[in-house]
Amino acid sequence: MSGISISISHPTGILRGTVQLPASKSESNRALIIQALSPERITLQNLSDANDTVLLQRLLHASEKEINAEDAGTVMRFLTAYFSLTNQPKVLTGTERMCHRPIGILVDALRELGVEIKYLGQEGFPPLEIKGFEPKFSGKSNVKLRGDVSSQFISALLLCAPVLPHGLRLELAGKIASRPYIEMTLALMQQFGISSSFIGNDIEIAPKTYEGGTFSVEADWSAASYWYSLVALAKKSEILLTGLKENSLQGDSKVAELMKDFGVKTTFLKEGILLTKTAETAEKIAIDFSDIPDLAQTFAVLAAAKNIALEMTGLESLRIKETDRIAALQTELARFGATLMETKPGTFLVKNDSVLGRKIAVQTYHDHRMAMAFAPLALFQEIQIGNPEVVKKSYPQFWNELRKVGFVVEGI
Ligand SMILES: O=C(O)C1=C[C@@H](OP(=O)(O)O)[C@@H](O)[C@H](O)C1
Ligand SMILES: C=C(OP(=O)(O)O)C(=O)O
Repeated sequence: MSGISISISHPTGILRGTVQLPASKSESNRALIIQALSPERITLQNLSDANDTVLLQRLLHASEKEINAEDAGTVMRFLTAYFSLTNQPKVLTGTERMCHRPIGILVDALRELGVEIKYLGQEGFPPLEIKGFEPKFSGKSNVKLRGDVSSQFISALLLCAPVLPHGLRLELAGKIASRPYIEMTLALMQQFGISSSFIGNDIEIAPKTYEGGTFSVEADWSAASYWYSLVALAKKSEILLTGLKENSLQGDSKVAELMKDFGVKTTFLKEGILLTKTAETAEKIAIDFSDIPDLAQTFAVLAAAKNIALEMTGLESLRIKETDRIAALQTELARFGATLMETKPGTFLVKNDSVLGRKIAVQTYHDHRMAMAFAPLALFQEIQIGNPEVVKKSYPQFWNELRKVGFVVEGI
């Protein structure tokens, strides 16, 4: 394995304790854009310490022309729309991987609105140069764009829509991927006085300034998923995750319901949620991940470890995330004797044939979720994880929180 790696093990396999989650990076990054667009005072409480959020906060106010969004998808997409529609000439770039993550659908929509923007490398991908903005529409701006590639293009446009002279109407073509993230965007805009309508495939926003106010960011449900997996795989376990609410803006809160079949019970308390291991697990489960793509790795690894035949659909966007997550899962699950096989176009089956026993080294491919999804396997045996610092993208304290519940984490 190249780069540094850590070794993780757990002497007893019994987990008990209280765990601190990071705040939601998705909520934080939307709130930061709204704050930057509002003429009134907005106070944000419990912003995430994730690199994706720290980075956005810095870049929003950077005076330099060149903006480096690193590996953060929301930062790249939200800032492209923000700098464009507030008429700030900038060059936007990112990591090598970011320059292979598509952005053409957003750029086309911005051009239709009147933004002059050009590709500095390959057509359809960062780096980009924003030259200026002269609104094209004399009435309500109307843009049609594909909804099946990334919801981040849509959220990016929506967040800036109230500052357009006549508002915005988006017509989404095709299937809508990651829909709860669009709903989260609209719900957060509503908190600051912006109403919208989302009927069928059409979203409309009237022009209006964002109102001031205070917003407190909830803990991150995607990060919570790794704790569900840990609870499901431990010999005995009871874990309190603080800062999560039953009525969440985050679509990944669906994990609470989905994990029942994997043997985890969720009890909602005032301070958060209590996870307890139960004996009730299903043998065969089918999950459509179109609404919850960030949970796919958690469930793939968990199903393999629990020997549950999991049928996974709705994985299209996984190929354009921090890495090609389908390829990465296939390679790394194979080290544990498990497979992720495409049984018919778009349907993948996780199966486990042997598993566990040997000391195994997992590679992470610059993807925080690869590191965190495989970490629970350390409950069975010592495992090594390559480039453990990847977790800083969304959950910088992940390894320390594992230590708090008895994991031995060496090398970092
Ligand atoms: O808007 C957001 O905060 C996000 C949207 C999703 O991306 P896609 O819409 O590209 O699936 C998700 O995977 C990502 O982690 C965060
Ligand atoms: C896909 C992710 O993030 P982004 O697209 O914002 O880089 C993620 O956090 O899993």
